[in-house]
Amino acid sequence: MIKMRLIRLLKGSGKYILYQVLWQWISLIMQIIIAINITGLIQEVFLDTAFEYHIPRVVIVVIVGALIRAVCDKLYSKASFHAGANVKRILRNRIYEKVLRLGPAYREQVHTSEIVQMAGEGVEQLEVYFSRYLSQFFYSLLAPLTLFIVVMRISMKSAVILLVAVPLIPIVIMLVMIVAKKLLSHYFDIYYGLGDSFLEKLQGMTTLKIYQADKAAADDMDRESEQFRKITMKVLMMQLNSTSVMDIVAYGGAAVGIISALSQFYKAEVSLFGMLMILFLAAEFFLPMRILGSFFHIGMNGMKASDRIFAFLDLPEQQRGSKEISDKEIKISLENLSFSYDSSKTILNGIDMTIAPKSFVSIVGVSGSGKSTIAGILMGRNPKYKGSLKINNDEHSELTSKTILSHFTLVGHRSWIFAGTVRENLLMGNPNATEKEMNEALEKVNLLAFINSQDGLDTKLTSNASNLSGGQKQRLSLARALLHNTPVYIFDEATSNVDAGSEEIIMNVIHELSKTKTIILISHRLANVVNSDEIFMLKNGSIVESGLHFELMNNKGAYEKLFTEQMNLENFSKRKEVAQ
Ligand SMILES: Nc1ncnc2c1ncn2[C@@H]1O[C@H](COP(=O)(O)OP(=O)(O)OP(=O)(O)O)[C@@H](O)[C@H]1O
Repeated sequence: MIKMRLIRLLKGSGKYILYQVLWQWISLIMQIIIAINITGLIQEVFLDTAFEYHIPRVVIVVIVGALIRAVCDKLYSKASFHAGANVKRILRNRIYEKVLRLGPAYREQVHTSEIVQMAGEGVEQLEVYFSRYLSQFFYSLLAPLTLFIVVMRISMKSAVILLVAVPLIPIVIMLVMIVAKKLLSHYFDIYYGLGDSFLEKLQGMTTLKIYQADKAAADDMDRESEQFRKITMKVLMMQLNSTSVMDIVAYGGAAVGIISALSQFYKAEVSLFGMLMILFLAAEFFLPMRILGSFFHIGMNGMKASDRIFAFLDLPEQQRGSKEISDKEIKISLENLSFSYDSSKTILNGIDMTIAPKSFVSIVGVSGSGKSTIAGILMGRNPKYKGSLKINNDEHSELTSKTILSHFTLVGHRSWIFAGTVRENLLMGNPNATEKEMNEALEKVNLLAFINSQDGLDTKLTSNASNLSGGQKQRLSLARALLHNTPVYIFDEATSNVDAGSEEIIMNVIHELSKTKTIILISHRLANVVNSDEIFMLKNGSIVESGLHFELMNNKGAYEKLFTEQMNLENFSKRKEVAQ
C-alpha cells in the first residue's frame, strides 16, 4: 500500500504529509471536544440539572471548534497541494533528463507517445497518491488510536469492539489490491497502446487519406477505443464494488459499536453521556479508513502508472567515456566494425574505412545496404557496435556524447524544423550566431531573397515548416547545419525528395564546405559522388569496392553497373522531356 521508491521522491516535501496529518488530527480533537460539550449538555437537560448556565460555554466551544476545524481544512488543502506539486515537478524533470541521457537512441527502447503520456497523464495520476492518499494512510492509523483512548475511558468493551473492527477495511483493501493489480496492469497496457496507435494514425493521416485507408484506420481506432471502454468499465466496476464492501464494513462496524453502547446503557454500565459520546464517535473510527479506501483506487492507479515511469527511468543507458575531442583535425577510422539492431540479423559486417581530415568521402549502395546505419553509429545513435571506431586516437565509445555532437553534424532528408521563426530555428544551430551570420548562411543556400520577401528572420514557420516547399525546408535545414560549424558533416540523402534546383544548390554548398570540413556523403544518386576523394560501395553491410570514381568505373564491378544504370535512366528521362 506504500511504495518506498515513490516515498523517496518526496525529498523535502515529506513535511507537507506531516502537516496534513497534523491538521486532520487537530480537527479530530476539536470534534471530540465539541462532542464532549454537546453530549454533556444533553445529559444535563435529561437529568434536569442547571444546564442553562452552561449553554453559552457550549455555544462558544462549538463556534470556536468549528472555526479551528475550518482553518485546519484550509491548511490541509494547502499542504496537500504542496505535497503533490513538488513530486510532479521532480518526476517530470527525471523523465526529461532520462530522455536526454538516452539520447537520440531513446526510440529504440520506448515509444514517443508513451513518454508523452507518462510525463503528462501518468505523472498526473500520482497527484492523489501524494496529495491525499499518503497522509490519509497515516491519519487513518492515528485517528482510531486517538478515539480508542477517548472511548476506553467511557467503555473499554465498546472501544475494543470499534478498534478491532477497523482493520477489516484494510483487509478488504488488500483483497481488492490482488484483483486490481492484474486488472490495472491490463488497463495500462491497453491505455498506452491506444495512445500509440492514435499518435501514429494522426501522424500518417495524409497517407491514410491518399490511400483511402482512413475508414479502415477509423474502424481500428473504434475497436481499440471500445476495448479501452470495456476495460475502463471493468476497473470502475471493481472500484464501485470494493467501495460498497468497504461501506458495509465501516457502517456495520459502527453499528456494532453503537449496539454495544446501547446495551451497556440499558444495563446501566455506561452513563447517558457515555452512550451519546460513543454514538457520536463510532462512525469516526471508520471514516478515515473509509476515505483511505476511496483514495486507494486513485492511489493504486498512480502506483501502477509509477511502475511504467520507474521502468522507463531504469532503462539501461549507453555507457560512454568522459574523453573530449581535443584536436581540430579529425581522423575517423573504422576497423572490422560490425553491427546488429537485434540478434536476428547482421546489418554491418567487418567494415574497414579510414576518413582523413577534410576529405570528401561518399558511401553508396542499394537501399538497405547499411549506409544510414554507419551515419547513426558515427553520431552515437547506434552505440552497440563491435570492432573499432576511432576518432583520432580515441575509441568513439570513450568520448562524451556532447563532444561528438559538437564535432559532427548530421543533415538527413527529414531534419525537423520547429514551429516558430526562421531566426529561432537557425539559432538552434548556433545560439550565438549574429544576424549577419544567419543571413550569410541563408544566402549560401539561396534562401535569403525568399526569406527577406517574407518577414526576414522573423518569418513564421509552422510545425516542421509545412508552410515551406520541400526544397526550401531542406535548404533551411542546411543553413542551420552550416551555423553549427563542426569539423565533420554527414549528409544522409540530404538531396532526396527535393527539386533539381534545390539539389544543385545543396550539392554546391556541400562541395564548397568540403574545402574546410570533412564531408561524408551518403547518396543514392551516384552523379553526386563522382568528385569524392574516396567512394565506398556497400552491399549487404560489407564494403565491396572502394576508390576514386574513375577507378571504380574501371573495375567494372557493382559501382560501375549501378552508375551506368542510373545514367541510362537519367538520359532516357532527358530525351523523353526533349521529345515532349
Ligand atoms: N531501427 C532499426 N531497427 C531494426 N532494423 C533496422 C533499423 N534501422 C534500419 N534497420 C535495418 O537495417 C538495414 C540497413 O538499414 P539502413 O537504413 O542503414 O540502410 P540504407 O543503406 O541507409 O538504406 P536506404 O538507402 O534505403 O536509406 C535494413 O535492412 C533495415 O531494415
